[in-house]
Amino acid sequence: MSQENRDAPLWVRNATKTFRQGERAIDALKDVDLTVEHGSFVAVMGASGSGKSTLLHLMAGLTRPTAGEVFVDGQDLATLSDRKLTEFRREHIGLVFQSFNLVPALSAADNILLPLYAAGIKQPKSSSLAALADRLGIGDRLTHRPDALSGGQQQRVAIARALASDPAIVLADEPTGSLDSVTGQSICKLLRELCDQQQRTIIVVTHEPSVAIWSDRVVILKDGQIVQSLQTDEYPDAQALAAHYQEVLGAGEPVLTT
Ligand SMILES: Nc1ncnc2c1ncn2[C@@H]1O[C@H](COP(=O)(O)OP(=O)(O)OP(=O)(O)O)[C@@H](O)[C@H]1O
Repeated sequence: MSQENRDAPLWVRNATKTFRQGERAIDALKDVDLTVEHGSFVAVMGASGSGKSTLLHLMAGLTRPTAGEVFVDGQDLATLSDRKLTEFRREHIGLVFQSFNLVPALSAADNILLPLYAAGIKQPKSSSLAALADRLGIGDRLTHRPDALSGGQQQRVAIARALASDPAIVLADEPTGSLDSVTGQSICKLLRELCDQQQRTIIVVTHEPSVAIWSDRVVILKDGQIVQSLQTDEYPDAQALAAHYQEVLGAGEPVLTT
């Protein structure tokens, strides 16, 4: 495998993750290969239990593979101690979750700045916070606590928090899963803009074709394996993508290297 590939923002090779539950072994991922190029937007789709979150967690260094390699921004995650891995994640990866994961007692501004405080940066530039919040459409919501914000606003705060350390890579697990479809689409548009205008590399786990259609490429997981990688520009709309997705889920497709 060439060094060039390993230097991609995300490079996963032969990744297997097996969970043990008593006597039982569950192969959440089996021999997964995935390369994500700089500044691209990839959606990971698949039925419930197909391994989407496990793959995202591997790429985020939140869990380690049972076998295989994960390189992020050219760094082999296996060589990092847990402490170094946390530091590395803080600098390189922004994480966004379905349930926002905001701290209820803190204002939006403090929620956004939390990763910087955790990294020991005591006095982040207020001008950069204001610019980031304005960019995400929450400039006038910074003093509000999460319970005074709509779901869409809370997710924007969570995305701002993910971007606070200016990471090159944003990993989002079902970022629209708790939102109505109109709000969800506005979050997708925002992620698309972060990719197009700021060249961030974005990975979104979703089971919704209406979310995946915003990406450049969709990889479909089935039983822990990538069974399809497709370019979204080959599909006129989310409905066409949904029809193809259903076909793939229903059929036994060959395993691909992506
Ligand atoms: N910590 C764990 N311990 C045991 N099994 C696990 C663990 N985490 C995930 N699994 C199992 O691994 C498989 C893949 O789970 P994963 O959460 O990655 O799927 P998913 O595609 O994200 O599903 P969903 O769409 O429902 O969130 C499932 O069978 C799940 O039960």
